[in-house]
Amino acid sequence: MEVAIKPVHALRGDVQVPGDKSISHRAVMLGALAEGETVIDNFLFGEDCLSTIRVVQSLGVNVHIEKDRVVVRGGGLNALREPDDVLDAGNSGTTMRLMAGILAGCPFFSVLTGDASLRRRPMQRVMQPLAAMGAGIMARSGNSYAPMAITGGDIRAITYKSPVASAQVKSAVLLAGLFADGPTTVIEPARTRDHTERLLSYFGARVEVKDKQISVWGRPNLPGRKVVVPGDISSAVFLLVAGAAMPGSDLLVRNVGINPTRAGALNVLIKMGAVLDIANERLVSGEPVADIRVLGGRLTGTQISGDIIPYLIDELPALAVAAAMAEGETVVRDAAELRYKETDRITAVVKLLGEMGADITEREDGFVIHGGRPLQGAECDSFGDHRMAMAAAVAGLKARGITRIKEAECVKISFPAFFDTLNSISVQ
Ligand SMILES: O=C(O)C1=C[C@@H](OP(=O)(O)O)[C@@H](O)[C@H](O)C1
Ligand SMILES: C=C(OP(=O)(O)O)C(=O)O
Repeated sequence: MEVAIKPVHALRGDVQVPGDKSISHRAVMLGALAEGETVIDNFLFGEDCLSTIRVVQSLGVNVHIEKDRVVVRGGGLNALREPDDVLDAGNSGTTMRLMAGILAGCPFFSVLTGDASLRRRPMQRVMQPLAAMGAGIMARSGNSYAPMAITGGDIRAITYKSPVASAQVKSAVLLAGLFADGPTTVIEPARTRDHTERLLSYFGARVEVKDKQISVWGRPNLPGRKVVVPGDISSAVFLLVAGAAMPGSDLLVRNVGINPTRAGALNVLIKMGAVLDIANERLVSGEPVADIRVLGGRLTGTQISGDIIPYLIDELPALAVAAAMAEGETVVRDAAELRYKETDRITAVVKLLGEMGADITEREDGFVIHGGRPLQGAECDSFGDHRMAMAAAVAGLKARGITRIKEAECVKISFPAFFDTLNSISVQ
């Protein structure tokens, strides 16, 4: 599907974004490992989280959708059963890597695969620690890429010093650790999103966090719980960038998760001069949530590098668009991980904004943008990547002429109503 974006003057309104993708995945997975009923409200009905539901169902867990909520009836850690077919994680790295951790703890054979994009993403990073814990785990192309075959069970607790700042790696090891005796510890090179730790505690597991060192104790009793998922900041950021860069905008995005390990983009936007008001802060199912109002204005360039990168990794395509609309230079460094997402997001961002007339240069671990050049509408490739499609749309709102986005249906991965939401707040 091709979508055409026309320039708009401003964005105004009062909206909500769908539930957080990272937390929706984890709520289903922990619900499956808990005993009894877990009810998940504000679940993200995006393709990635639906993949997680299907995988968990294939393992014999009762999961169903009741109106707008998901109900999981778990039978505890030992209740998962050998699937009679290959498990399909679709486009979702989180599904594949976190489920690999769970399957490493289960005494049966399973195979995880995914779409062409996911089959190009590195799996060694989870296979190595899971093998060290005792799982039999093999994959295509010298243990690099899915399909990945796992024979689990008999897992031992380890202390794992992760070479990569990845919440998916950390989570895979911690989830496998649930099946071991004693504490399993992950030491991260830089802190990453902590939803797994928070949700494990919320379900009643013993978790200890000391700076970059996270431990979980195995064989917990986890009773089913009610989980209310906050709105996804990674979806909200596209609206916030567009609002911040367009004078005259006044947009309220309600119920957004502002967990500090996810909210790096808010800090960066504020540093760029965005007028953001973060109000009504509260804790929902162990996660901080707020309503965010943005007023349109002028942005200036900034530096984005170092330990903040994992706190905004998925927001970098949106922030690149903000940088193209800002005055002055923006430098993004230490973000080579972007190359291992649904597509190589460094090359993709440089191509997208370059074709729209921005002054952008590719670097090994990021890019440099000299902002302020007028953007022109173009024929844009989404590369089948939901975040690239939404970045193109936001750039198109402030470009001259029409922006056409190819394969724009991929927004259904994380924000199925993205284009409708954008239409509802656009002031022509
Ligand atoms: O744990 C998670 O839910 C995620 C972790 C990040 O990936 P990495 O762990 O590969 O950095 C992020 O990019 C992805 O969208 C979701
Ligand atoms: C990288 C992403 O997700 P995943 O790794 O789960 O495919 C994303 O949503 O931007």
